[in-house]
Amino acid sequence: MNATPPFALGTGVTLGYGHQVALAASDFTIPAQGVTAIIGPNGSGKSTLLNALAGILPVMGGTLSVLGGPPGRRGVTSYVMQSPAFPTGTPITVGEAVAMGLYSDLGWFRRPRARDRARVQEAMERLDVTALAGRHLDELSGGQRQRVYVAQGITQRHQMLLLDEPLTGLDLVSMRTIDAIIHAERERGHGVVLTTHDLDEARAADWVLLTGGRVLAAGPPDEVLTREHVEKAYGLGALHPATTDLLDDPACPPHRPDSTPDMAHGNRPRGYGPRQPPQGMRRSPSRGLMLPWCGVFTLVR
Ligand SMILES: Nc1ncnc2c1ncn2[C@@H]1O[C@H](COP(=O)(O)OP(=O)(O)OP(=O)(O)O)[C@@H](O)[C@H]1O
Repeated sequence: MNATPPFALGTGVTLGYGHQVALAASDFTIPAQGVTAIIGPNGSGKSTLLNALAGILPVMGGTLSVLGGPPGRRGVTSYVMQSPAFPTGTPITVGEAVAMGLYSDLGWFRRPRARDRARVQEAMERLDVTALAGRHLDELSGGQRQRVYVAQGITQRHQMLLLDEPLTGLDLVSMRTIDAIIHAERERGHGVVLTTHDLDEARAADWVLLTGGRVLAAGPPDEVLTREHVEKAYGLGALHPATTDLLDDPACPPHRPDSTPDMAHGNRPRGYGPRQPPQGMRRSPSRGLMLPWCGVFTLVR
């Protein structure tokens, strides 16, 4: 058997802030390839888990290994955090923000070379923000900023892209643009771990973690997103009848072809590619420097 090591292996992982537990003792695996969706109610520990995977939040208990070592090692993860608010008067342009993704490689004082600048340029083109390069971040809409942050995320060297609610609040075009990046990362054999509130988005992933104060279930979407599990996470009767129909309907396969238009979800592509169990999975620290003025609260190592 091809035993590709997982991206993350958690045993009794407990996470929190101060003495307050946010994610109680949890066991889970996250594959190194494909798209993993973390879904759960507000305050259920999704972002907290991403923080720990990125190595910016130490575990309170249990063990969490990332690619066989401690979380937070340089070049392993690139983390695009949620940015609930943005400070005005931020003196940074789009081009500068994206180029900050190079700092993990270059450090603060080495000047970017031609190939580094090409990397930044390519990321800006892929996220369609080239025309915004000279604009200040605080002049952008929320969706434009989100594209800039993802451009910065893919500029930073990584094996796993961590995205906190990457599609929340985006229009169709921005959604498709970021969806395409997620597809492309997957095709390149990189992994993506994203958090979401969208059940369909979770169903389209290769692997799902369902949170509810701890990791309630982890595995392929059709094993995790069962009525029983979802009601456990969200509470009995919390589901809209249409949603429970979706969970129960065998004629509604988890994966739909990428090109299938979905009017109910703004025509954005569904499914991240052919569904296969991630390699090596069976069914069944250095801390970074946070740059809060960049809005993404970019983690530069
Ligand atoms: N910096 C912090 N300090 C103290 N408590 C925190 C902090 N960040 C999160 N928490 C708490 O940890 C718990 C889990 O929060 P977390 O942000 O991980 O939830 P979430 O599932 O990502 O929620 P949402 O869907 O609303 O983004 C919550 O009770 C929250 O109040």
